[in-house]
Amino acid sequence: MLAAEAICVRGSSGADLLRHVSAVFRAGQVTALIGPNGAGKSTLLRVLAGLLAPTSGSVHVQGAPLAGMALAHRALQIAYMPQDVPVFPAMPVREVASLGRLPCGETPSRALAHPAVDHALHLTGLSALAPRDASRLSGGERARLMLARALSVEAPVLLADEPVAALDPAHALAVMQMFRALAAQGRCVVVVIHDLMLATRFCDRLVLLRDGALLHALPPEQLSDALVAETYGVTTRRLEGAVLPWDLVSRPT
Ligand SMILES: Nc1ncnc2c1ncn2[C@@H]1O[C@H](COP(=O)(O)OP(=O)(O)OP(=O)(O)O)[C@@H](O)[C@H]1O
Repeated sequence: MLAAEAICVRGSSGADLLRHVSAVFRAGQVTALIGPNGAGKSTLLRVLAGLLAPTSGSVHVQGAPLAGMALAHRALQIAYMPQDVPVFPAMPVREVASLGRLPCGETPSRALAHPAVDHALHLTGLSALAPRDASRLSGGERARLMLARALSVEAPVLLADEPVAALDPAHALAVMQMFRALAAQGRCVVVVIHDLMLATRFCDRLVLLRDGALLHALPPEQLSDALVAETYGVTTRRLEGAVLPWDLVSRPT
């Protein structure tokens, strides 16, 4: 569905933000991009979304090169939820969610009337808030609205940057279950996520980045303590009956 080939990105400072990253993201799967802060996860997601042109390398979506693809066509293929969630202007929640459809070439009134917007609000648990003023939402509600905005496109590829970071446990679980359901429908879902419990429980594949390089791409059951140590520089202890199966027992030096 989505393929990154030898992606290199050089930042404005001249530093290499991504170094020859190649990865394939399949339809019907939820893939987690994991790795330490500053590893390059958001940078890679922006490259996959076509929002950042790589210094070298290429991205293909359903076999077609992303570079040079018309915006409306790209927007129909790939939905993107950014990491930064803004404070919205004073407008109804439903209208904000409908904005996701505008890059596809729809007029605002057609986008607002589209049933996909209601479905996206339903999927993110926001139906009851649809008429509310988006500028008054809580942080977690704003994050779910950003996700609803991306979902309103109903694109075959969904890229979400830390979609559950601001969510309470119930909403985080609901969102991860929703991603699984989208994958079961044949969508390709790629999420940046720091919660290894959720990543290993709900994702089909983990793509580990560190220092701008791809360390490993593997199924979640292969995420060993040694790999966690290699990736994050922490040791893990698995606790029987604990709320979280991961316990940080030492901090990176
Ligand atoms: N335009 C830029 N010029 C220079 N450096 C940049 C630029 N954009 C990002 N960076 C740096 O590139 C690195 C990777 O950033 P990125 O946002 O991709 O990390 P991340 O893995 O998503 O991190 P986090 O888990 O903290 O969100 C960081 O060190 C960041 O400071």
